[in-house]
Amino acid sequence: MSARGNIIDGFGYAKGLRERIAGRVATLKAEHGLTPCLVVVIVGEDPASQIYVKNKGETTKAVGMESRTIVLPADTTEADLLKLIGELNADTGVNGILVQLPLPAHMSSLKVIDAIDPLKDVDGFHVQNAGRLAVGLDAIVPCTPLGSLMLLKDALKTHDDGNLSGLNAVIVGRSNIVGKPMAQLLLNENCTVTIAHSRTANLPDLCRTADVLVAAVGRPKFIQGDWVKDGAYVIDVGINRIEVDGKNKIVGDVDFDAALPRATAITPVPKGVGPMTIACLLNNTLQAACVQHGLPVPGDL
Ligand SMILES: Nc1nc(=O)c2c([nH]1)NC[C@@H]1CN(c3ccc(C(=O)N[C@@H](CCC(=O)O)C(=O)O)cc3)C=[N+]21
Repeated sequence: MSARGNIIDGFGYAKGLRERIAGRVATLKAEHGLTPCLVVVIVGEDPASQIYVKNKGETTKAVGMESRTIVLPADTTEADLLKLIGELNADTGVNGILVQLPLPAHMSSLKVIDAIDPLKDVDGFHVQNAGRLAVGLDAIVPCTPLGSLMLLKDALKTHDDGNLSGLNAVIVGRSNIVGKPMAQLLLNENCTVTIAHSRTANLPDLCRTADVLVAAVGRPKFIQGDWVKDGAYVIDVGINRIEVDGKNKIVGDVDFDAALPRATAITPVPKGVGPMTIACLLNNTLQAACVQHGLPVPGDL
C-alpha cells in the first residue's frame, strides 16, 4: 500500500512544462520564423479577472510568445464583440483567441464561443472541439481538465503503477468547461466515470467509492475529509476567494487538511491545478499555431 498525505506540486510541474514549451517556441521561431500569438479579450473591469488576465499575459511573454490583451468596456454590445472575434479569426497573425469568462449578463457565452474559429479556440470550449473530444478525434482540449489529467497521471506514476484503467472516477461538477471534458478524458483512460452534481443523491457515499475524486463545484471546502476514500487521488479544481480573519484567502472545493491524511495524493489550492491551466493554455496556443501553419504538431510534453 502506498503512503498517504502526498501533496501534488502543480506549481513545480507547471514550471517545468512552461520551460519545455519555451524550448519549443524557440525552435519554432528559429526554424520557421513563427512566434505564436495569443489574444485575450476581457469585457468589463472585474478586478479579479484583470489580475488573472495580466498574469496570463506575462506568462505568455515569458515563454517567448506574443501576447495581446484587448479590454472592452462592460457595456460593449454582443454584436461588437462578435465583430471583433471575426476580425481576430481573419488575422493570420493571431493563433489563439481566449474570451475571458464569465461575460456580462447581456451576452450569451455560447454564442460568443461559437463565433471563435475552432482552430483558434485555445480554451477548447467551441462545440466542435467538445464534440471532437467526445468522439475521439483530434481536438483542442480544455486547459483545466488537461492539466488535471497530467498531474493525476504523474502522481499515479510516482505512488502507484501509473495505470488509470479500471479505476472509479467521481467528478463533482458538470460544467462544460471542467466537469464534462474531464469525464471524457478519464473515459479515454478507461476509468469508470461518474459525474455528480447538485441533485446527486447521497453524494458523500458516492465520493467514498472514488479512487479518483475530482472536485469542480466552486464551493469552498465543500468536499469533506470523510468523503475521501482511503488511498484516493484527489484533484481539487476549485479556486474560491474567501475572507479569513479579515484577510483574503484562496481555498479549493475540498477541505484540504481533512482530506490530506486519507489521500494517496492531493492537489493543493493555490499551487495545484491553477498554474497547470495556464501552462496548458500556452501549449494549446503553440499547437494551434503549428496546425494553422501546416507544421507537425509536437507530441506530449
Ligand atoms: N475563457 C476563460 N478561460 C479560462 O481558463 C478561465 C476563464 N475564462 N475565466 C476565469 C477562469 C479562472 N482561471 C484560472 C486559471 C489559473 C489560475 C491560477 O493560476 N491560480 C494560481 C494562483 C492563484 C492566486 O494566487 O490568485 C493557483 O491556483 O496557484 C487561476 C484561475 C482560468 N479561467
